[in-house]
Amino acid sequence: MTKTIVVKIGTSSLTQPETGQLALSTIATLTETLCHLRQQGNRVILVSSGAVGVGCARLGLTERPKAIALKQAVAAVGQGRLMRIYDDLFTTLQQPIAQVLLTRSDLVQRSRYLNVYNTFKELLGLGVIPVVNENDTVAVEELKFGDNDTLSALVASLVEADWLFLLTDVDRLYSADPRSVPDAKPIALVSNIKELAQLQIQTGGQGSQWGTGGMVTKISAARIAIAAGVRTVITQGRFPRNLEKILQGEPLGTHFEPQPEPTSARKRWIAYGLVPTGKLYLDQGAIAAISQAGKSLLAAGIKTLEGEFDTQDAVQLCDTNGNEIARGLVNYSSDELQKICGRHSREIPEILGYVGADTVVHRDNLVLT
Ligand SMILES: Nc1ncnc2c1ncn2[C@@H]1O[C@H](COP(=O)(O)OP(=O)(O)O)[C@@H](O)[C@H]1O
Ligand SMILES: N[C@@H](CCC(=O)OP(=O)(O)O)C(=O)O
Repeated sequence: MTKTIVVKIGTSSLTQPETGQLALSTIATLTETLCHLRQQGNRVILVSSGAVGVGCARLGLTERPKAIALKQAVAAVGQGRLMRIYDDLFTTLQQPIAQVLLTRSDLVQRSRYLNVYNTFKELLGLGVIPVVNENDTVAVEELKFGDNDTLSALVASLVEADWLFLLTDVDRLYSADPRSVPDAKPIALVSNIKELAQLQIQTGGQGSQWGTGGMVTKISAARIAIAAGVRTVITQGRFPRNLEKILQGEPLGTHFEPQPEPTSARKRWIAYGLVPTGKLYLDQGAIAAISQAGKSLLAAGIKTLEGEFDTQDAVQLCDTNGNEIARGLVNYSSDELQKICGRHSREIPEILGYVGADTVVHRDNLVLT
């Protein structure tokens, strides 16, 4: 049966660790594998990192730049080269590809989000393999995906993919970083989000020399994807043919089972497409009401708040320690909320001088994270 498959490959798999030069055989095998999946009728999207890494190799830089302007300039050099290599390889196999460069702001605005969705739909309908990366050259710090793990999960969620493969330089997820903890235990299956919390996985630092996120961003990417009903697999990028083996049922890598009832597309956009601009700290009663009883958030349950936001902006709903429980669209601005937090709904008209909404975040606009 035809599947929609999103494959993300990290810099650590695309380049040779010693030199930073391209790992050509890996890229060629990946190309062959993706073409094969396409020939079987699947819809395929490739999310490829490497712009900064390839740009560095081209310019003879021996480490990933830290200064933003330099990184953006280097990415502009690398992205072109990367696409040229992909286009040469895919064209050799008669497979058309497309470059799709996204920034976070493309997903924040609902109309642009839907536009991106329509473009992917058309490309997949045409049998094209979109090659996606963050538009590093123009992305600004406040509106960045920051890592392609998150970007690939958002893309998989957007197109409602069946599979998301996160290809990296380890064969699977371990209980701790196997580089520093040699007896770390391999994890073959994560059946649900609760189990993920129980496993208490240690993710150490920021990943390998050229990678950005390390394992922590892969785990949060898996969370986003499984909430959208996408089966997610972390596996080794050096053996791209394993993708086909995994699709045939071989137990390679770490599998994250998709949530049986995926969150609706609109709620996924609220939770992961939008960038929250404030934080509401809730009391225990409010936390129980929204997380167990599926109720809306009322002003009475808000202890304090942080940030400046307008009506209909996205905010994080947190416990008093700042742990996020949910996200939602607010019916009041931060100025209004400062005046009414902790107060009963019937007091609101008198405090504000006008009749506002009964709820601060209506349950239709609230999603547990
Ligand atoms: N619990 C863990 N299990 C497996 N790998 C881990 C874990 N914690 C940290 N890592 C590290 O994450 C690295 C992969 O992340 P990263 O370098 O960002 O890769 P990529 O470029 O593929 O995105 C691995 O090389 C590994 O050392
Ligand atoms: N957009 C950046 C990659 C960001 C990123 O997530 O890198 P990686 O951890 O190697 O997947 C680039 O193309 O260099």
